[in-house]
Amino acid sequence: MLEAFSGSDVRAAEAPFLDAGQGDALMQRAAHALAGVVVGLLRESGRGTYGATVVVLAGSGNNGADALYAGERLARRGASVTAVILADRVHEESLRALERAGGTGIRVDDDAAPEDLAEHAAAADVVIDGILGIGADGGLRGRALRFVQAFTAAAGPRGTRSALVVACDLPSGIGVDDGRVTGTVLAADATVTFGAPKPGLLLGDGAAAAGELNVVDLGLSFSSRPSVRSLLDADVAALIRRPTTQDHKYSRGVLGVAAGSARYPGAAVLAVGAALATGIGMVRYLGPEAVAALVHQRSPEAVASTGPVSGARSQAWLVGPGAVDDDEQRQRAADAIGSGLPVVVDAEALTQLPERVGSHVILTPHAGELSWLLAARGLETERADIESEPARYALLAAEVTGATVLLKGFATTVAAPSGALFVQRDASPWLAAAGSGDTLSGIVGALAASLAEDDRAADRAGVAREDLWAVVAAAGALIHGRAGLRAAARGPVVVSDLPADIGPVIADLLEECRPAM
Ligand SMILES: NC(=O)C1=CN([C@@H]2O[C@H](COP(=O)(O)OP(=O)(O)OC[C@H]3O[C@@H](n4cnc5c(N)ncnc54)[C@H](O)[C@@H]3O)[C@@H](O)[C@H]2O)[C@@H](O)CC1
Ligand SMILES: [K+]
Repeated sequence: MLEAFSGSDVRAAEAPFLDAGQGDALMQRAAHALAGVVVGLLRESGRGTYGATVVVLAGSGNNGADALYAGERLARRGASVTAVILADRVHEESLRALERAGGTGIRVDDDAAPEDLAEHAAAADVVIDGILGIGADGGLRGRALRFVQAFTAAAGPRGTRSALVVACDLPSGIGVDDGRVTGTVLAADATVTFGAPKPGLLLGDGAAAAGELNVVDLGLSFSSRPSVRSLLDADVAALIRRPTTQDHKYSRGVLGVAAGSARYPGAAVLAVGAALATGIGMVRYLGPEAVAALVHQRSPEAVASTGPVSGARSQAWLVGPGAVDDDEQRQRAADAIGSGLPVVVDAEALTQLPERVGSHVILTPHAGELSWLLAARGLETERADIESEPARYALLAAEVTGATVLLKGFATTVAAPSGALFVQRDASPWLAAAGSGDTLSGIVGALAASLAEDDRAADRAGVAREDLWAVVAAAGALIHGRAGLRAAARGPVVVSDLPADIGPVIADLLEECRPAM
């Protein structure tokens, strides 16, 4: 699991080392790791370190010092290293170390025109961004801002430029703790972050600017809970409940699905198909006969009925997808939410939510639905506000409803009422299509049903019991995103084909977790 800690948490964790006079040792470990990543990238790109041109951008703080010491190490390996000093002050010792190793430092005055130096950087093999780290107060400004703008103009945007940009600790210009980019940012191809990821590397535009994330363990220990977490493959693999020889169809998990209506029958087909592909014992479908007939065409194993929730024994429920203008589906949604079982509440069923529920109720709104949900509780928010600060509003919604909230988007944000926050960025943009959310809710519903009676699930996931449903939702987002990536490899994603990609994704995940022979 990637666990991000705020800038102040990192400083607190670092304090005992500084008090013990080990600040320089930490810095050298950071520089060593940063240089190692640069060497690896140069090797991968077929360029090699010896003779490579490297430009170190250095600000006034320790972030600049890390970058300069990394530059020293690269110079000792035969790289031609130029440091561009973008502040009045610089960590002099690290600059001298670079110069002793054969590198050159160039100080940029506040009124200098940076174009020539920016062009030199654009032509380099690697640019190391040591302008701002966790001490950043606001975005890039002054000469650093002008330099980054001139560099971007000369080099072109990421993906087209020839110089690889490696961010030291974090890309300069992102909000350390919220990932917000209000001005200019130096988007990186890779980020080498020290001690722990910072929240801004997992959230919003900051995550997009970070490129490939490398986390360097400095042996820090944290007393606080992480601000944001992202599940990795192994976390999802550990969570998935594998069938044993003692299992039967009821013990593997039964998901009740009240989805679809005369107007939107397809949502039921998609949700049921995705749930079955995720691997459970049974799906009980509740809804109009005509919709059930369609569900059966695609998923003959689903057990269908037109009855109420009380007559359909299940371990979890999924309610809402496509269930519009249908009083019986509305009643089933309300009953499922009141059943005490884990329940995924999507789309139309969000209107059936009582004032307060528990974390076992997993809401899956998009930004528009979340805006409505908050407004219904007296909290007026524009959809655009939610889109620009998804973590903040998902947490707010979890707090006021008591539910687990999965906010859909390119990055999926999951908030637990305890304040725990998960972000998953596993999706393909090709997944932005009608019906995609129905498949996501089917996956989350199936995971919930298979884990509902599993007392060890939270331990396996490494979270507190109260946060289990948030992990389940985040795991669903990872599986859904991966299935989308698989599907997109064949061309534009057709959502009704997505269930066929879910099985192989789960097979891959479980393979990864299998002990080595
Ligand atoms: N905390 C840790 O455990 C470790 C931290 N290390 C490094 O130290 C960094 C933090 O160092 P610092 O605290 O010196 O912070 P920074 O290196 O981020 O720089 C802070 C300084 O930059 C200036 N500044 C702040 N905002 C600015 C802005 N918007 N525009 C221009 N200048 C601005 C201020 O003068 C401030 O003193 C980390 O990011 C990391 O790279 C590493 O050396 C290893 C260990
Ligand atoms: K930086």
